[in-house]
Amino acid sequence: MNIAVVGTGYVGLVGGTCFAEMGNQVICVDIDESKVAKLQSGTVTIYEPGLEVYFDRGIRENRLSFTTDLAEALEPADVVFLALPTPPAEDGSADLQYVLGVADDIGKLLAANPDWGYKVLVDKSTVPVGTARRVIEAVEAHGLKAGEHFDVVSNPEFLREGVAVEDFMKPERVVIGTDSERAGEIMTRLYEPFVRSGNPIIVMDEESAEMTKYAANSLLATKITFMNEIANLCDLVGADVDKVRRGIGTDSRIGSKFLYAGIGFGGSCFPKDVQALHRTAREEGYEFRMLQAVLDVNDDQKTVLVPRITAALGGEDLTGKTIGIWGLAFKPHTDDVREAPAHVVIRELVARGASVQAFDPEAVETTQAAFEHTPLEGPGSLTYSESAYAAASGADALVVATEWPEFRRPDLDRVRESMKQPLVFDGRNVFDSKRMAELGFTYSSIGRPSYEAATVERGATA
Ligand SMILES: NC(=O)C1=CN([C@@H]2O[C@H](COP(=O)(O)OP(=O)(O)OC[C@H]3O[C@@H](n4cnc5c(N)ncnc54)[C@H](O)[C@@H]3O)[C@@H](O)[C@H]2O)C=CC1
Ligand SMILES: O=C(O)[C@H]1O[C@H](OP(=O)(O)OP(=O)(O)OC[C@H]2O[C@@H](n3ccc(=O)[nH]c3=O)[C@H](O)[C@@H]2O)[C@H](O)[C@@H](O)[C@@H]1O
Repeated sequence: MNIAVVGTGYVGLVGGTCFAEMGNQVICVDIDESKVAKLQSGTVTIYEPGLEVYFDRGIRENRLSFTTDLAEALEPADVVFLALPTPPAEDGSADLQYVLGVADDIGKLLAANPDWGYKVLVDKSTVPVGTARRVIEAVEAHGLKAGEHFDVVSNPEFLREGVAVEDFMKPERVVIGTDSERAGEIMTRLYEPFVRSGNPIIVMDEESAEMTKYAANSLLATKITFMNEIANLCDLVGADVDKVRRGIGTDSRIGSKFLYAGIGFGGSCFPKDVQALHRTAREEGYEFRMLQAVLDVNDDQKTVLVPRITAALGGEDLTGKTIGIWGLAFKPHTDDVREAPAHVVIRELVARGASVQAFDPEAVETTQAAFEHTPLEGPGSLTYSESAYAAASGADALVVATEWPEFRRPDLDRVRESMKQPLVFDGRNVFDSKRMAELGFTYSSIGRPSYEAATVERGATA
């Protein structure tokens, strides 16, 4: 099938590359000229495990190409994916300017070129209920007719960053929102090879498909937030959230996934999508109270370690204190730092005068760009370390903010010996509490008992 993908970010680039891997002919379009130049020269512009192999193959075998020219991609396409940003507007609603702007451009091009034939236009971006209708209107404004010249399908994407290729190639389900039989059939044909293991393609109306995406992300964000509140309570009553997680996760009605407490969820989607759904409800005169609570709790959760750090280091003023940070990305296996809890922690520490030294295996460049865009404020400073060990070296305290695998089994004796004080604040519960105390650390995590470093002398080998 001939496919156009408009927008080559995380979703567009992964989706376009995977469609090409499945034998389709794919042209990806982006307005960012430097991004397109890089992609054309064979450089993958995001860090996403497994993407490069398919990307290289797609280019080598001429199934995957990139352009800044929408017309070039649109002309041969049977299906046109809109994988455009839908960032939060000031009031929290999803900003549809990119999606509707491109819909308008497509309408213009299709009206001027009637010989290009019927196209299926697909909303791949996460968009509020009613957007498919607005896309239809934007295209029809150019004298075209839905059902005849084009159809619009809502096809929300459920991939997770870090495992995006795997998620795209083997989705647990594909949701196709359309009332058009013709468009539904084309979409089903396109996705059949991706669900050969028997996972369902669920066809429904556009509005339900749009709502499905927000409901999924909001429920997952709620699940995490619920566990974070349980963890906060565990801290107060002396219970261990890891044990509670295992205790409840074995109940198939609850499920064992997404029950990991930590310093809050981040990323480009959960925060904005929960906010947007809350906004949609409000526009309908309905106050979705649970969603507001999820947002509020999550905001607080990101800084839950800060008072513990200041208490351990002698007060609010952290001038002269060095703090190591392990992890900058909002989750492991990505360079994405949008809404990353690590960034919030760093802002708080720098505001209090700390010298922060941070390490992340993939997210230093994206962090530098984020702090260039919105600079850190305060008397402290941020420097980047070459390795996890370097970030811990000379530190008065170490904060684990992202659970990259390499942080799970480091040489902890080496870490302790290099630190000024053996203080570890683990925002992702990667270490065993008792073991850390045995190794000579004073260790604090989320919802699990804390132990003073008592049993091992500093500098001794455990
Ligand atoms: N990042 C993720 O893991 C997921 C994102 N989504 C949704 O997918 C949508 C896209 O998200 P991301 O890929 O993360 O965004 P992104 O910001 O990484 O990429 C968007 C791309 O669109 C390009 N663009 C903007 N205006 C354009 C125009 N007029 N013509 C052509 N290209 C244009 C930008 O230059 C950028 O490369 C959002 O609605 C998001 O909520 C859904 C599931 C997963
Ligand atoms: O709409 C989207 O963009 C995507 O949002 C999430 O994917 P993603 O944001 O890439 O990452 P997740 O693995 O869901 O993690 C999100 C955040 O929740 C946190 N999290 C996750 C799981 C958990 O148990 N605890 C927890 O704190 C992670 O650290 C991270 O900060 C969803 O999982 C995807 O299905 C969806 O497509």
